[in-house]
Amino acid sequence: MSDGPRFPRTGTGTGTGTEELEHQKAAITRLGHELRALVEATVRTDASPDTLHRVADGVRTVTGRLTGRRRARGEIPEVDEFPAGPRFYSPVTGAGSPLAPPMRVMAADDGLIGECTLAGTHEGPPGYVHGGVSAMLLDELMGRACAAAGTPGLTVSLQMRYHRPVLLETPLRIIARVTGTDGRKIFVNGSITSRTAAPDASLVTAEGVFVTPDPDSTRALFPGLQRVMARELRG
Ligand SMILES: CCCCCCCCCCCCCCCC(=O)SCCNC(=O)CCNC(=O)[C@H](O)C(C)(C)COP(=O)(O)OP(=O)(O)OC[C@H]1O[C@@H](n2cnc3c(N)ncnc32)[C@H](O)[C@@H]1OP(=O)(O)O
Repeated sequence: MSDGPRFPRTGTGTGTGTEELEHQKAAITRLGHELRALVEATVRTDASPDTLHRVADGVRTVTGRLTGRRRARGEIPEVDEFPAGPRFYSPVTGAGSPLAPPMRVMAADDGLIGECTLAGTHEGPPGYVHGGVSAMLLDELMGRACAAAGTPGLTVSLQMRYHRPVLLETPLRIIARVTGTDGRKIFVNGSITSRTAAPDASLVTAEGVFVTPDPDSTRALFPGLQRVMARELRG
């Protein structure tokens, strides 16, 4: 195993009351769901220019209702469990993100499994998933697999192989597994398969190297982490 630093699971503390936090999570999840429906409807609609203008006016009004206090860059939301657990605004897994499929993440015997179904929002070639989106799913799950193994790290190399196009509107399974470590380096494999058609045939595979930043770099890169740790200790 790595001789690099190891990190505890975070985010279970209660700077805000637990019940309040649960209400917040439910509201974030609900808004994320509605926004994803809006984005999907937007990229699939053939509505008239008049309708599109009216909708744009409505969206602008609604956006105005969310522009109060903003989180600062790097500030970790209280609802998050960083680095190993759910992050509500992740563009891959975030229940609150309009960009996220969102991918559900589950523990497996030797790594993590992700599941999601992609649609028009994530289209590349007509009818198929954008290659960059496949890379994003794998990068996220492979990064989460590092953290789940107790060795969180940042991607320094991600080698993608696209064997077959990934169909939209098809349930997908994403797998990530740590295969070894060397000092602060973590080696990870990943794949995407269809859960319904030929589930044993990999559509996309990836090999990644992740690196755990040393403690000084970690402090410099993630100042918000200190506050999360302090929150944990208080909780
Ligand atoms: C609590 C802590 C937080 C940690 C984090 C948690 C994040 C949990 C989020 C989860 C969700 C996931 C999300 C998806 C994952 C992203 O998307 S991460 C974002 C994309 N990646 C980045 O932005 C990383 C940018 N790179 C960097 O900042 C720096 O390279 C790093 C990662 C801080 C490492 O810098 P460094 O400590 O100076 O590393 P350095 O000494 O140069 O290299 C260390 C070792 O790695 C090797 N190496 C470096 N680059 C490469 C390469 N490209 N190929 C092969 N080997 C390489 C070096 O050769 C060296 O090996 P040894 O000589 O030790 O054998």
